[in-house]
Amino acid sequence: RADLQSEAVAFTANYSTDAAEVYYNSSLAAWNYQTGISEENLNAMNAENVKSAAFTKMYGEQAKAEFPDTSKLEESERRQIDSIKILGTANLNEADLNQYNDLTGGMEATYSTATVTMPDGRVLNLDPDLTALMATSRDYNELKYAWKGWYEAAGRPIRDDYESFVTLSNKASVADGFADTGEYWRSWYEMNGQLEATVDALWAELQPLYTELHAYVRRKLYEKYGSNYINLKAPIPAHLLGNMWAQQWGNIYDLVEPYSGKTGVDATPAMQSQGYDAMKMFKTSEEFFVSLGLDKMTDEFWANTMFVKPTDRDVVCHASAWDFYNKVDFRIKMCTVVNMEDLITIHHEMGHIQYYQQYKDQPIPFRGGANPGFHEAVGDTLALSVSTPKHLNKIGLLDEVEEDDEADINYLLSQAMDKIAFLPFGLMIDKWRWSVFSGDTPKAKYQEKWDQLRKDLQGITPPVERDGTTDFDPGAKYHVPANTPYIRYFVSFVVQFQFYQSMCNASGHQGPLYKCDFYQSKEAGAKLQKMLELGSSKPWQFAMNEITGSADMSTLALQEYFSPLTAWLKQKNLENGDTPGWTDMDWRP
Ligand SMILES: C[C@H](NC(=O)O)C(=O)O
Ligand SMILES: [Zn+2]
Repeated sequence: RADLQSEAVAFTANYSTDAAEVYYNSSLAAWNYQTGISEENLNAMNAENVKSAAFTKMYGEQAKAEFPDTSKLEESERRQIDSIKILGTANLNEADLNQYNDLTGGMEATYSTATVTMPDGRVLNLDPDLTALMATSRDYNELKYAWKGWYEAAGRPIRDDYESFVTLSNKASVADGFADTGEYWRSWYEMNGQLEATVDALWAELQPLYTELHAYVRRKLYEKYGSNYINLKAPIPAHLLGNMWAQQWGNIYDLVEPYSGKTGVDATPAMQSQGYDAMKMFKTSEEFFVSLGLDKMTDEFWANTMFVKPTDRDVVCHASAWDFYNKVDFRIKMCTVVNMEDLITIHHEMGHIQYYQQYKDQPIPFRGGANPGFHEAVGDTLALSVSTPKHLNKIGLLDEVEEDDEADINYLLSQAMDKIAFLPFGLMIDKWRWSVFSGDTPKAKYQEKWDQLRKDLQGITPPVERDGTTDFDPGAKYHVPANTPYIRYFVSFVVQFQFYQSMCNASGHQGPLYKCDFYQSKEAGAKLQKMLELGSSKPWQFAMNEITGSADMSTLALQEYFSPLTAWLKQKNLENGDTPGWTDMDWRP
């Protein structure tokens, strides 16, 4: 009926106009809190959140009253109105919403200000102190002390708050017609309840490669730390992988390097010797995007971004990218350190900014990723090209490139230490959280469920005994107190190889996939841009088809990328007499 359609067009146009201003104000208040943690800024943020909740509720209820049945509307208005009908925490009454905001703001502050006092009296924060210690220390006991200290300082204090948060979050999701918040979060993937089955199937295809990598790294750690601390048939102690959460293992590449004496794969020394600073790192990343024909950063970006950790106040250091919904104000918040890990992170965050810019003319409900995993994949896709020895050499961050199989294995292993190592971790955070939101995992089992997933999926075991009545290790991983969903990263780590493969093909790349550098390829840029500008205006399967020619998530590109390494790892583990996997489940270091 044309009149209903024209009403819907007017309604959604008004929504986008009004929402832009409301979202700008609430984003700015959240930015002010995260870049200046204080009671005053928390209250200001919560006050703005109450206003945006009132706005969301007003439009949501109007949408439900005026468009009870959207099935007859054209796709754009149908999708927008279906989205406007979801109120989220705006379903909560003022008392519950204030409690919810205090809980989430408080948990984020606890995480961002937690410190560990070392035996020598040093008081270490997470960023940059403990991050650097976990990356560079090779002292078993120093690592264990820092690991134990962090999990106690960041996780334990929020165990009770998290339970209260879950109750309120579920209350809001149930009001929207979902079983719980986990079901709400999974609905963003528009897979008719099949998201978990789909990621489980993707993991089943990749688990063999992970298990081979795990066995090879375990052998190298055995050679380093000895049989008192490493059991070749058991899970690996969690504090030895170069990362506070053992989520990515690139920082211990030096312990596992297959062939020494080859050109390095780490640009950090060159960056430091060439006097790189945060600004130079950001400009290097922007230049790559522009070389593809994509947008440069706006003036507001350079004026408002937080590049480094301030010295005069507490901030949320975990890197993030922000859209202020006015088509020009986009920002990154990051406590940048001059090293290759942060250069890659800058590409990751700038990928978010590029996506914001490419869909800035979409109506507000469509200013999001085709699915949240797509948003996480943009920057990483470009970083796959930037990381190649060929590219690093081209921009002067690697002295020479050796074209031989051994150097290639070194490179692929260093990539696997970040990309393959991550997969079970990317899966398990929301496996844990979905089970908490559904009620399958009550507070008494928070820690037990976490430890079981860490052991079964990652083959990782805590270095010290856990106490299920006080420990709350999930709370010591940013995305849990910050309430940021996580399956998006698992999805990203699969689809980024599909995007990379498509852009490499578009750039005319010949030869092994992992050698592809599509730097300056306008064809590759155009391929990506056609997907980015859609935002969430179409189901992600449509966007996937735009960029890859097929509508499905697939591990084939990732498996092709790593295929030389897969064979090498199998051969190496055979030579070492190591059986991939971990059967001594009850072993403890
Ligand atoms: C992989 C994920 N990235 C991010 O938060 O941007 C993390 O750091 O845990
Ligand atoms: Zn991200």
